[in-house]
Amino acid sequence: MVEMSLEHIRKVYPGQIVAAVPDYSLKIKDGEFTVFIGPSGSGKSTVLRMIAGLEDITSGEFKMDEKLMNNVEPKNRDIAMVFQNYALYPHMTVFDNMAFGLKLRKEPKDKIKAAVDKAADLLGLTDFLDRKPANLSGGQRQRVALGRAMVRDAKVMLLDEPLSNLDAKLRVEMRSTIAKLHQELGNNFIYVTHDQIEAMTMADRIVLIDHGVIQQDGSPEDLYNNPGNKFVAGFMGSPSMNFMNLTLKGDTLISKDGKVNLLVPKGTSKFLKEQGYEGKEIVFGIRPEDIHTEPIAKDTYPGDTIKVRLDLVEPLGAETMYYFQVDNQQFVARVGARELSQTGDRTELTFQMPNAHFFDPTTELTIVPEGTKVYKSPTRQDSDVANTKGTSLEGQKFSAKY
Ligand SMILES: Nc1ncnc2c1ncn2[C@@H]1O[C@H](COP(=O)(O)OP(=O)(O)OP(=O)(O)O)[C@@H](O)[C@H]1O
Repeated sequence: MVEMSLEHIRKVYPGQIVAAVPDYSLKIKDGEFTVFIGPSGSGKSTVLRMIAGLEDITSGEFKMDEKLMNNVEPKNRDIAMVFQNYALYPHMTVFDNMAFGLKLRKEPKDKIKAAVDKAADLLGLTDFLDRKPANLSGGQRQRVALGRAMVRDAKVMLLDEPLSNLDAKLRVEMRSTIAKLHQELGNNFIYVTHDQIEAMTMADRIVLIDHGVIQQDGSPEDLYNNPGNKFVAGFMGSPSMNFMNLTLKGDTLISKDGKVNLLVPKGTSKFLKEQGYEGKEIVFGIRPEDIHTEPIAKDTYPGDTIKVRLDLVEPLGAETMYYFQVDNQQFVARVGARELSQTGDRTELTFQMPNAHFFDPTTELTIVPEGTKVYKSPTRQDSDVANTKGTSLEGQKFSAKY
């Protein structure tokens, strides 16, 4: 069990000018299941590999229980790591693969056997201990890799996209195996993925990274329901949140061509006006599940309807996706499985306005009541350049004053 802290961690790869990770600070509590998520190239693996000791830290401090770890050898960090490609020894049996680290440490034979048997039991590998990796399925191989990390009994388990080589069904299975493993072991798990379903289902805490900068850090529900900026809102959720630019006039949001007129709930329009958005453009966001085919009773929700032509109707079994254009933006609605509309049909859809999100068009920050913690959404231009003196940490993550 260990508390971990990353303080102003910075990584510039040799020969590079732009920092892959400009300035990263994070505290990880004992026993937490933390997921690093972000688009490809956002720096997730770089941070993980610095924690593991597989990459040098250019500057900043990485501590475990207050002990500075920057220059501690990977093997002495009490950290186990599971990779995407399993990295098993092909000539060794499952037992020997799992036992390898303990044998290197010259642990007694009975202790090794007990540790491997326990891991095999937990991971459903007991019947496969004599097999070689080539004779296992992908899911079984990844279980062996997990078992090998587990027997080390390390304080921290790092997992770098461990499920990305598996098919969809196995991924679902392995998600619960990993969650169970975490519950059983109770140590810190840091899990890197670009799959937000993995993040939502397994994490105690999600750290969403873009361009090496933390965009938001919180519980899965928090990131989904209270995104701090447009990037987070668009990243979390599949299909993504729908966005369009509208102008606030009184209690309505109106598109440039006047075809979209959405009634904003009274409380919302009041606070948007208080923030100075009357007559100004706002980025309006609505999740696909907040667009309905049935009118919402106006006395229950002040919903609002728009007329659309369905460009595509995609029945997915348990639900149906409607794709359509609003104000030249592609929108998608997630509706019931048995909706009868077809591609090309004209229909009326209702936006559940109390669930809408609003963003400033310039800063892309969520427009929220004063005092709410929000995050800036930096672009590549904002991100740091290695030879620029001083870093611009202030402003990467701050409480906006509205
Ligand atoms: N060895 C390296 N040398 C130079 N640049 C690197 C090196 N490794 C990674 N980078 C760069 O650092 C940035 C972050 O990469 P990183 O692999 O950490 O991203 P990631 O979020 O894990 O991406 P992915 O999901 O695709 O694995 C990228 O711009 C990448 O090109």
